[in-house]
Amino acid sequence: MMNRNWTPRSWREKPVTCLPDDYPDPLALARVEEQLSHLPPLVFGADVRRLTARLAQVAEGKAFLLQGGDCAESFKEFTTDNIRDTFRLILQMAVVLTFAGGKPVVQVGRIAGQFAKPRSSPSETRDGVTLPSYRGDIINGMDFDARERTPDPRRLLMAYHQSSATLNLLRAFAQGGYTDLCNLHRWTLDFVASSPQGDHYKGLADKIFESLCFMSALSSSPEPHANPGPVDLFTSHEALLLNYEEALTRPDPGTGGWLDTSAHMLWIGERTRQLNGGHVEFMRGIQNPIGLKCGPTMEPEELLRLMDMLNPRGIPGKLTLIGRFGSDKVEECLPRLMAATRRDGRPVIWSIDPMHGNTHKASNGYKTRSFDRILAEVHSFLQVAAAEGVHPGGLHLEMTGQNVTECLGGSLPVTEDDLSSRYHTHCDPRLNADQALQLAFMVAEALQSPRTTRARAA
Ligand SMILES: O=C[C@H](O)[C@H](O)COP(=O)(O)O
Ligand SMILES: C=C(OP(=O)(O)O)C(=O)O
Repeated sequence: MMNRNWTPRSWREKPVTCLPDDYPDPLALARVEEQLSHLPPLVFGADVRRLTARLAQVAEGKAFLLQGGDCAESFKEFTTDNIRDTFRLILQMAVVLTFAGGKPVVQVGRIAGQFAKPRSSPSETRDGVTLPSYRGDIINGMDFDARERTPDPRRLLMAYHQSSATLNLLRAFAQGGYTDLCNLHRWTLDFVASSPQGDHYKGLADKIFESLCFMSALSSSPEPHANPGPVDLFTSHEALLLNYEEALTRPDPGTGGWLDTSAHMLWIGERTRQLNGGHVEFMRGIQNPIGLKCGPTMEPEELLRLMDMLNPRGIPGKLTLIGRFGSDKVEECLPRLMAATRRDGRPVIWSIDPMHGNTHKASNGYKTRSFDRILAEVHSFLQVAAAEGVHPGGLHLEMTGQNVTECLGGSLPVTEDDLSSRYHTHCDPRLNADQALQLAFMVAEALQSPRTTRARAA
């Protein structure tokens, strides 16, 4: 289905925010865009349509969305281990959530394209020297030097090739041994055994393990704990650098519409969701399922107008609303937005990003997030959803399979003094594997509690 007055380039006629306007050689950028537009798609229409269908189940309350991964992928930390560990973490969390919630979990990584970051300030000053802010490896480099911080169009090609190699690896993992659920859950049991609060989760973890082994015993395969088959792991990123997104947007022969082939799912960030802006313009024309970040300034009327632009006909699974208010604001802001979408009646998924409203500076200067506030926002989300009779459809997390020390707290608590030891993020603090698994167990418990069962049944 074609959108009237829309082309992959029509965003260029609208005001845009958070895009670099300081490429020294705009012609070089145009040449790279041209080159990208001839490269093969990274994802395919059939897979995007399968994701939309699975998200439609989430919108109906029959499944749960787990979307998570890096804050910002980087060229430097592009390793097999990093990708494998993130993949494994998503799967481990999905197993816990599936068994607790009794619903399938749709797994979507912030991976294979999450390279561009919207920044609060276009510039950064250190010791009296001011340079452009780091905007993500697809735009400029992180080192504080003038050459690195200058946008370089060749980075778009590097991001494309890294995304392609990442997808190649993810597809191999998804087909192969990493989907052995019993093995996967053994790692989760290791987490439970080593966690000081492990006793608390042991009952649930043991129950999951027993069920997995029972299923495995029922399988006709002669191998114990057989691979249950390929898993679906979809990719997503913020559609921020529209030059890149436009170049990868292609006609979809399956439907006659346009597909952004850079990822299965794309989202619009909190800083770029202006109704009349270039990002909303671009996103209204593509067929991929899309996310929309909803922060504390979002008003119900504005949200409904964005829904009119982004999913006017209410295609189920098309639109995921990702709340990111902060633990201190969610109870004030979310109910009126949920009430508005419930009254409107078009299907949407409500998901929660408990990371972006809960960032603060530690006393030693590190940008961090407290695990307690992250948990508190998730709990409030579940409670508000229950009170509004809305399915609490998903979680959106910045996390890594690595043992980083970027967020404070957790079961093996990270303190302010620990932050400097393994603070590797290129932009925002991520949950480490232990913190992310702990969160999955806590959400699992909450999904089983009577206070949230009303919304789960919705
Ligand atoms: O990930 C989100 C944003 O890019 C990030 O929070 C902005 O960070 P800043 O406020 O340090 O620019
Ligand atoms: C920038 C992000 O979030 P937000 O737009 O919600 O600030 C993000 O998810 O990377």
